[in-house]
Amino acid sequence: MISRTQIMRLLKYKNALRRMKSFGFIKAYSNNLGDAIGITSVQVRKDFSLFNISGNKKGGYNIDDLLEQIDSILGKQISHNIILIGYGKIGKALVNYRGFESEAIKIIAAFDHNPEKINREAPTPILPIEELKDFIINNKIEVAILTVPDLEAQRMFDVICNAGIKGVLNFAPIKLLERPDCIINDVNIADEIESLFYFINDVKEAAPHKRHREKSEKQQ
Ligand SMILES: NC(=O)c1ccc[n+]([C@@H]2O[C@H](COP(=O)([O-])OP(=O)(O)OC[C@H]3O[C@@H](n4cnc5c(N)ncnc54)[C@H](O)[C@@H]3O)[C@@H](O)[C@H]2O)c1
Repeated sequence: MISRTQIMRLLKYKNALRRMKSFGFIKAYSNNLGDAIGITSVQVRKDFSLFNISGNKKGGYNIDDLLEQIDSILGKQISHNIILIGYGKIGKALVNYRGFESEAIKIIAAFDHNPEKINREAPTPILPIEELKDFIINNKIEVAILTVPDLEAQRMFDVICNAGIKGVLNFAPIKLLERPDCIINDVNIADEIESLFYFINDVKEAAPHKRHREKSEKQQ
């Protein structure tokens, strides 16, 4: 059974490989891939073997080949249609973001309870919330982004899960009550920023020791 952590690592490899490619690299090695995402080369090779990712360990892996193999594992050859609930500031930014398309992710409709926001003619139609349940069922939608205010989030979460949604990317700053039929991924930009400050301080504190260690290693 593949764990969520392993899948998350595949996504990290993919991002690192894309960065390497954009710098003009053609091949990647398990050690530089490991360095890029902060794990050991042994772990990289273990993951690749777990996912049956082939390549020449010694001569390096061809980046295009690796990306193709990772994409096929992540099922990216099929397009993922998703929906968004709450067409406010964040919702609008996500709906209008074109970058998802290269990931074969498509927000095919957004829903809002404010009649003034409804626009059936928009490239991504903004539909009334009353149509949400039938839309999920008729289009067999499995993943939704929730960008409603916190007070509405739990109610809307239950509505969409009852209609068949299996995974939710939740932007609302509340802990949704978990249920066995749906995976929740919380996005919290403030937490991410906090953690950056934490790690920056960690690096600052570690730096003098590191410098000291490097100096004594040179002297040996
Ligand atoms: N995760 C983060 O880091 C982060 C950052 C900023 C905001 N947020 C959260 O994201 C959410 C959206 O923020 P925003 O700034 O876009 O808010 P917003 O007020 O601009 O938009 C909310 C939208 O949801 C709609 N809405 C409200 N109740 C609804 C319902 N029951 N069904 C359908 N639509 C409904 C409103 O009409 C509005 O269009 C909030 O919960 C906010 O706290 C999260």
